[in-house]
Amino acid sequence: MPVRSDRVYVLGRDDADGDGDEPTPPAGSGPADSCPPHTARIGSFLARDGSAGAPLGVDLDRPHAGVVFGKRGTGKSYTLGVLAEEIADARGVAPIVVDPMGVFGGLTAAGGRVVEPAVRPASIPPSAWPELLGLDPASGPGSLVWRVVADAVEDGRGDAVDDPADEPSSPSLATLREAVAAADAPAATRRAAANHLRLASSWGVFDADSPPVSSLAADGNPAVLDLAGVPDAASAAVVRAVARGLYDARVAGDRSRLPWLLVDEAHAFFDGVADPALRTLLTRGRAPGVSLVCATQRPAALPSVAVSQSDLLVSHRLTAERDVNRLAEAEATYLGGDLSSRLPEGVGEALVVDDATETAHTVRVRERRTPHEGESPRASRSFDAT
Ligand SMILES: Nc1ncnc2c1ncn2[C@@H]1O[C@H](COP(=O)(O)OP(=O)(O)OP(=O)(O)O)[C@@H](O)[C@H]1O
Repeated sequence: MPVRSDRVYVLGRDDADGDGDEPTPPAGSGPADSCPPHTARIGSFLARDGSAGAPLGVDLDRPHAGVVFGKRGTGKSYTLGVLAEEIADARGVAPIVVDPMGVFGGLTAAGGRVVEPAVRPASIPPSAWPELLGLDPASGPGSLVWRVVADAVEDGRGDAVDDPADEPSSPSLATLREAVAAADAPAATRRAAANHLRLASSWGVFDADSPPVSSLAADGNPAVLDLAGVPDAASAAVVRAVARGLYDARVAGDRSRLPWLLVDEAHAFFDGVADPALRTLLTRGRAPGVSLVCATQRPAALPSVAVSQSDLLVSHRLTAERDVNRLAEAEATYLGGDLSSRLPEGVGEALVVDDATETAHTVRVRERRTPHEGESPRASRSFDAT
């Protein structure tokens, strides 16, 4: 078969080398002279001698689900940042980055915006509020919170603003606390419910007047949701609201650009209130055009569905057997053999699995164009290092 080292090989596209023929396996090296439209050019294939081979792209024309795996320091966040840069440059798509460690601020150099996470209380369904507040839904305070949120959201339904892209109005946490105080329930139950709602106010992520989720990155420039220092439960609430909000906005036709939700440290969000919304994107997100890419250093902590639904798999080095086993769940026969020995050693190097063409290749992710802020601190570079 001829070697087409001049072509960008596109992951996630049936016609992977974009020439209208059967896909050609990448090999060898050589300059790239063509990049099909709607392609994220994320790196190049790694030749056996360690040199850069044919350029590698990821399809941005259609929605996808993907995972980026790798143990600490192997380049996951960096790879997610490269993908965000490429999505920012492409037409018709928009990257929204969930940034739990505060390392994606450099995307402002690509026109991005670091967004203070703020979501409307009504974006969390009433049934999820007890769990969000750490209350048993069957307990007095848990069921009171559930009922109060349900009533307040129902009351606000009629207030939907004229703008069709807007979301229905939301009660504030103060309104919810007032409703709890006025509820027909024992004083101890009301007190416990109010205390939990007060705690949620202290997280600082709930704002009844926050802009609708559908407006995030609506212009195509990256939106970075900076969750560094935000409590886990609050971060989960933000991810749920954003994931579900993007899905609903596309279903309702309120967003023209196809959103790509890029979630770093994704394992943390499959264990709480964000889980159902992320699963919705994995299983049903592609129909309305929402892509989800989950990056994690702990693949074993992701549900199986994250791998089984992903048509783009990028794995940097993994060593723990349970993590390699999760990757093996891709059930790709072409992955066979000793998977851990196929994972490349070098930082920024990865094995990519392409479901569309049923192939797996070793690649090197390109360098970032914007600053990456995930550098580990080095004693030798500190001010007092003398
Ligand atoms: N493709 C690449 N090209 C050049 N340097 C890279 C590449 N990928 C990663 N690096 C370097 O490796 C460092 C670690 O990468 P990164 O922060 O993405 O690690 P990580 O796998 O996300 O680790 P952690 O789990 O600790 O966040 C980066 O700061 C960067 O210096």
